[in-house]
Amino acid sequence: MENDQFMCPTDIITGIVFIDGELAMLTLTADGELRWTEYGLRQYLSMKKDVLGFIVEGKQIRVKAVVEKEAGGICCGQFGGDFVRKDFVFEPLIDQNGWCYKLRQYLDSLGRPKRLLVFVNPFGGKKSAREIFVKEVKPLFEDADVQLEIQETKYQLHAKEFVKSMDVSKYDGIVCVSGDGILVEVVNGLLERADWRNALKLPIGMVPAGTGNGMIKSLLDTVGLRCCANSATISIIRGHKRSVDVATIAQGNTKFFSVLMLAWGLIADIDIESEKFRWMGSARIDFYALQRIICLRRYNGRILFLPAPGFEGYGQPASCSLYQEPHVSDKEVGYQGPETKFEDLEWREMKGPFVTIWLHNVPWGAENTLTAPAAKFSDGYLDLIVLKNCPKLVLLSLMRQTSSGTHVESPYIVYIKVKAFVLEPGALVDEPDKEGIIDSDGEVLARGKRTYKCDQKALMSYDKLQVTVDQGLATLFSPEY
Ligand SMILES: Nc1ncnc2c1ncn2[C@@H]1O[C@H](COP(=O)(O)OP(=O)(O)OP(=O)(O)O)[C@@H](O)[C@H]1O
Repeated sequence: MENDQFMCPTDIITGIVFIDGELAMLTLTADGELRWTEYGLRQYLSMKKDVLGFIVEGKQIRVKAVVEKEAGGICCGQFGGDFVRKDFVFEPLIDQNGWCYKLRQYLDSLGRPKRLLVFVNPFGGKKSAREIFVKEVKPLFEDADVQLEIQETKYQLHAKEFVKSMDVSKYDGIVCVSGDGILVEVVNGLLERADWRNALKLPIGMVPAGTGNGMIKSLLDTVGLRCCANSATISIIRGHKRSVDVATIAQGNTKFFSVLMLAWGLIADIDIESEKFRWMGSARIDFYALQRIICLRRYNGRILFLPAPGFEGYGQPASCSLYQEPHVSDKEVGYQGPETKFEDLEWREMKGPFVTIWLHNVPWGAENTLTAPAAKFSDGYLDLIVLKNCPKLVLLSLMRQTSSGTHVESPYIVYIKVKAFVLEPGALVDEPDKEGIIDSDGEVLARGKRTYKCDQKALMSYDKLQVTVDQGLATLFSPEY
């Protein structure tokens, strides 16, 4: 090769090229850097971090890249983000094919996804998922030469139905341009498949386009990125993954698989009942929270938990029997929950009245709510937050503190990690014929007597339910951490 005299033995390819009409030496190094000198300045692009893909335009090669914005830049609402697209164009004097081959070979070696199933929920959040997809997400995937199969969700549970029967071998991953609701449908759909073990290896990526974007906020915030479509899509393209715990919420044989949270009491009431004020936009949550705090409800009931190491001193000793583990046989279709042998362990209990109970898998419950600052994606534990009673003014300030996560430092709050959890929900202290709502991952799991929309059927009844965790069961596309 005629450029051998310039090549370091470890370089992948090097050659003289035109850049902006000027001759320059360009090198793809073994550690994945495209290096050149332009106007006397050394320049480089990292194949792993910056380069999405490339295309051939006549004699030129256009490298599609993104570069990180200066820290402290402005993020313009849902558009904008941590990265800006930047093309780098060069024209090899010879051996264009050699350059294409080596660039392709390097990109292929990174194990990035090439075929993705994309759910777009036009209904979630501010109903802008379609626009976010077209303006922000699709162009980046095109730059990275990722093949997309796009499915707009047409009705509730559409995404769940789709993944239950799809051919998993057709995709390298699933992307949800939505809120957390579609993610939860996808996880539940995959777990209900007979081949769930294999199906669950498919990484799931999130692009924030809903009201609650807690999972993608948790993933991006952990590495200091903003929660926006741009950063989320680039994380998916780069193809890094991380596992996440999956909680099985069971009531008899009825199961729901949760990746985010379970709430009962004040938080569930605010989440679900504030729907009455949807016309107010996002202000509905603050408005209804104020209303609920002024007329504070306290619930009777009991919780039992198996504390994580270091949290054994909370609550009182108790004995607990979990639902019988289903006998795993060939006839069982789908995942049946973790195999647990918890009965003989040292359960603890707390008795009501309670203001609220929150059980969290990841730190952020929504983009502005750092519910469980110590939560880890795949530690095999859930973070339990218990509020039994507190003066209303303090409660108001605690609600405000959820945006920074400092509420968990309050003496009124018990914040611990648990391995398993049982909820025995009761009626309101002041109205014994009125019960509450249990909410998981934004969906109503159970509605008690005389609750909002109590005539609508829910998956479970307002009765004892148990929660167990399977460590790192699902896989998510994630920024590198
Ligand atoms: N075309 C549709 N019409 C009505 N509901 C839909 C449609 N597609 C999906 N859904 C439902 O929309 C719900 C919300 O989905 P998504 O995850 O996008 O947003 P979210 O942030 O969880 O909730 P929100 O609706 O408050 O924005 C899910 O329960 C899903 O089943």
